[in-house]
Amino acid sequence: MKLHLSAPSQTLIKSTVKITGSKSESNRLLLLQALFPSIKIDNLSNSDDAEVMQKGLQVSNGVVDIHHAGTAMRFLTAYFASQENKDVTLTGSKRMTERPIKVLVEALRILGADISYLKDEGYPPIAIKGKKLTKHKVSLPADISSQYISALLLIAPSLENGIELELVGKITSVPYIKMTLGLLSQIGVVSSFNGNTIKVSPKETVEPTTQVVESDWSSASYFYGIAALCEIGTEISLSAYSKNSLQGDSVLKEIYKDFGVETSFQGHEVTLKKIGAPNNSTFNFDLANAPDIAQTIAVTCLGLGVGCHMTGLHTLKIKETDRLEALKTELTKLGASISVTDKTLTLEVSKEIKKEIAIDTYNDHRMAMAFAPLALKTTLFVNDAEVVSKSYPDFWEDLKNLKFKVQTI
Ligand SMILES: O=C(O)C1=C[C@@H](OP(=O)(O)O)[C@@H](O)[C@H](O)C1
Ligand SMILES: C=C(OP(=O)(O)O)C(=O)O
Repeated sequence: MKLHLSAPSQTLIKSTVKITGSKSESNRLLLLQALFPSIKIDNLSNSDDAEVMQKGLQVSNGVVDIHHAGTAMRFLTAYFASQENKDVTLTGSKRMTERPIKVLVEALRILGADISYLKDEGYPPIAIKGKKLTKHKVSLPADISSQYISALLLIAPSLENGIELELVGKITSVPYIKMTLGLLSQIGVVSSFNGNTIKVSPKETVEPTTQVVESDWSSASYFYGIAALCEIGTEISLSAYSKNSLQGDSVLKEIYKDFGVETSFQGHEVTLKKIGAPNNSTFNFDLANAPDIAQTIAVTCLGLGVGCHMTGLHTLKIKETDRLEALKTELTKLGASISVTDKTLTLEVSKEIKKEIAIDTYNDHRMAMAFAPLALKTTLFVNDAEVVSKSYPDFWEDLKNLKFKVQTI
């Protein structure tokens, strides 16, 4: 599906959007629910990634295809490895077979798992014969993806001695690890995270509880992008959010202040208000703690005509696509001057944005959604726009409700 996007006739927007539950929280809670059926989940994400996770958890034998879902791939690897009597092949999209899983497989093998590679060493597809995991101490690199660590932490309460992880190297995407520990705590599991050591205690049962998933802050980023590019006075309210989020991407509240967007809370509604111009002409951001909002911020900067230098982007090359290369290619098409390394991105100040450019999305939901706010500054096409369903299936409908012109070509 190819879309043509243009701005609403009024670029002073007053609107409210209800956003689906966080996919990160949802996929963690789904796994915990499979281990502890007394857990009920409210405001579950309606994303493809949560759907494949739910389906995957129901399989005992045969092939599980998790498509593009990184969390489902990593979390289910740990889950199946620890479930006696389950025997599955875990696979995904072509891109998923290029996303590394060796660190997690090796850690699980040390705990006693039986996992083998069916194609390339270190990558899906993998065959998993579930076993009782008897060991509990493992040391693993922490600088490639936090999802390996979260996967181990999620199964930890079901292991007879819990888990003790020693994290080696600079820990990346730390808020996602803290989110995992936060959810474990909410269901009564005891853990500690001191320096580079994480310990989780075993737990046999969990008291009946309903866990409410906060809406997705990464999805909220696109509305921050829109608010930043709209007229002063624009107000977009999003629900359902809380001030004390487990999601690291809630750092958007601070980042977008610099772009003239103020955030306030009324109960579970968060309101983004455009109150002024950016407070600088170039910006520096370290996004090692919030890698998923890098694309949104880069596009916002182009739209505002400001420059930025982003660091901490070393995980972007192994996500749904190589996001650094994808950003470079697409922003260049729009007339930007941009350079990237393996872990940084620099966008120069540029005042003109080309019109009617077709943005390629590389099977990456965030490429489609990050560029959409730019319709406030130019007209553009988005190729393969259906990719948004990985995290936010209603995205284009919600954009139409803000009166953007979204036309299928
Ligand atoms: O644990 C999670 O839910 C996630 C962790 C992050 O991955 P990395 O730790 O690989 O950066 C993030 O990019 C991804 O979208 C979701
Ligand atoms: C990187 C992402 O997801 P995953 O790693 O779970 O595929 C994302 O949603 O931006």
